[in-house]
Amino acid sequence: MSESPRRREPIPVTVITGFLGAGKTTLLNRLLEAPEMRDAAVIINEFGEIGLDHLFVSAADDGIVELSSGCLCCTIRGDLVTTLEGFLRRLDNGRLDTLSRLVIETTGLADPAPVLQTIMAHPYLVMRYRLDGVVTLVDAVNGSSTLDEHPEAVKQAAVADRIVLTKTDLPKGAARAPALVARLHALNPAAPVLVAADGAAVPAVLLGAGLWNAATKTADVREWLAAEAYEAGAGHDHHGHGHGHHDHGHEHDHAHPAHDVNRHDDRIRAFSLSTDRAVGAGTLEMFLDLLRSAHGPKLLRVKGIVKLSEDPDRPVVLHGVQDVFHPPVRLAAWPDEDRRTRLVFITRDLPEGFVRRMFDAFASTPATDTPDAAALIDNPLAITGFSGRA
Ligand SMILES: Nc1nc2c(ncn2[C@@H]2O[C@H](COP(=O)(O)OP(=O)(O)OP(=O)(O)O)[C@@H](O)[C@H]2O)c(=O)[nH]1
Repeated sequence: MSESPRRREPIPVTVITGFLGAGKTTLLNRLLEAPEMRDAAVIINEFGEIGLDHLFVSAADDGIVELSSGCLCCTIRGDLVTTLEGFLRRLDNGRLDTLSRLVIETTGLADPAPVLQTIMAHPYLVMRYRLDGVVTLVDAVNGSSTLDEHPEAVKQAAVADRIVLTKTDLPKGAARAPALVARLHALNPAAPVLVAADGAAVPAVLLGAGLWNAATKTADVREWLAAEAYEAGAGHDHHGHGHGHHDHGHEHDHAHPAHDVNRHDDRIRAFSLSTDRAVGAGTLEMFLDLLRSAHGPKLLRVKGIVKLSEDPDRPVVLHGVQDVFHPPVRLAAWPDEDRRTRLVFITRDLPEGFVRRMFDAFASTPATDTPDAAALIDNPLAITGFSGRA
């Protein structure tokens, strides 16, 4: 089935990540058998010693690309762009009939952010590909100690759209799973935790995590944003603001009695902000610019739907990974009756209160001790805690 070379739908991209040995290749092998993966391509940044040869065989002829040197996230990032462009070229010149989907498996140590940014920040790739979701695998046997020891693993779990828990079929995994699930939920309240051994990690759930529902061709904002999950939080909602995870200290010990304070986890915050008020497009841009330029690396993931005062009936969808934001997408209408601006943040080393104060100032929500938006713009250093470029 070949597509028309014009008016192609953007190709959904799923990024599979997870710590070393978490089960990425095993899952990928299973996924490749699914009908949803027909005409899909897989990019693996390195071939492990374990038998990937049959992957080669079971996938479409030239669907698998090995990026051979080092880590996809850093050393060969240029190659990822080249590979993604190469697929488009082959599609456009008819050497490749169809590319229904792309799955990128990162190495265990990789930070998924640069992979997401490669697509979001590229003026052409962002038109032809769309990020569908980040799937993070966590091994139930070693997951907890991996999270304790490796901040990258915490980050992988925090930015996931879906978390897959592997190795619960092993006795140790089964025993450790409940505490681990609680911890993952605290880190990332919006991502469903799917237990691989239960057969829950199926393509229908793993793929299709993005904003666009391919079947209905509409924006599935509610599910994508999952703002309610942040509002419900992980049981730490003391201020009624929707905290996924905040205060240091005692509460954590209940969930993770076997651990010391989970320092890496404590650096992560997941929270949502919302307002009924419309904001001006310029104000929104300034808010994001300010946040991004001063704190970009701390914004692990930002998603949102925003009511603009210029055109309140057509909301804008935002999606950012660190300092890189997808070009805002304007929806033709609000997807449902909830017409509030809603933003969800997953941050590292950036307190919720700071973002909230800044947001409130820009949204002109009355708040004590907060300069108004004009004052912030005139003098960004006026914001308490702001550590911008001098
Ligand atoms: N018992 C059990 N073993 C699993 C499961 N998932 C993966 N494994 C095993 O764990 C080992 C590592 O799995 P891989 O799929 O290679 O993990 P990976 O994340 O691709 O590993 P790296 O490429 O090294 O990062 C293999 O021996 C798998 O057979 C699971 O759910 N249960």
